Amino acid sequence: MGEAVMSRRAFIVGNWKMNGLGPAGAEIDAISAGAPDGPELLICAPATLIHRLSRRGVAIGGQDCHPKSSGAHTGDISAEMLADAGATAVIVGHSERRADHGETDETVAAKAQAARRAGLTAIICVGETEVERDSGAALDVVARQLDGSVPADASAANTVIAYEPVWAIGTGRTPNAAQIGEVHGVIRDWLKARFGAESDTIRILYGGSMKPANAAEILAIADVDGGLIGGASLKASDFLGIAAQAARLSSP
Ligand SMILES: O=C[C@H](O)COP(=O)(O)O
Repeated sequence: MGEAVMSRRAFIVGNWKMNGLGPAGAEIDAISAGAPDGPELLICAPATLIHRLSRRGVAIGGQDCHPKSSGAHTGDISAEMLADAGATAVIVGHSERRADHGETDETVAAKAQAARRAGLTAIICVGETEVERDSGAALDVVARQLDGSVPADASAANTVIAYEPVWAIGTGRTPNAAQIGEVHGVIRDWLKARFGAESDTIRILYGGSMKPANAAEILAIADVDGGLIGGASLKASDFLGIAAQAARLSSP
């Protein structure tokens, strides 16, 4: 791959999913100690850890929020609660939420609106399944998800898009550079049409089996502005290995 310089500040986001108990604080401390200059780092931790992990030198985010700010919704957590606990961002519409909890694009858009209301950055996830990829529908699926999941009143300032092909999540498989570049290009064009010149500031993350070994190649692709990292975010050394690649590509 060429040594392209990333044009927006790289955003390297860990998604711990349903992993992490008290001792995970040591990983946050290690990330804080080893964070390279340049990229913005964020760890989206389980809700139970957000308060404990915030204010330790690494920004902490949530993994989901309810569209409403409060009310009779047993077991749910609002965007305001995440912010109150110390979160600065929240993932919405992750494919695991869409699949496990039947979340529709409309639900995802309502959650992204809630994030904005609470002053959080919304990391809105889109991505095709393997069947959709194999049938040639990937670009249409992603465009349709963007149409439905990015709220009409979204602001560029609180919006991040994550492209995560479902078939690449936790599988060790990744799309090739041309495939990633094609989808990110479509997302960039969609953002331009929706947000105009402001869209230049919106970061588009790639997620799905990103690791220190493949991060440099993926992060060098045009319109890849960072990563949404699952498994490799659980160990500080792996997460920092990816952040180091982003820092290298960010330096002119
Ligand atoms: O949110 C993160 C993604 O689902 C990627 O997970 P992974 O890096 O374990 O494939």
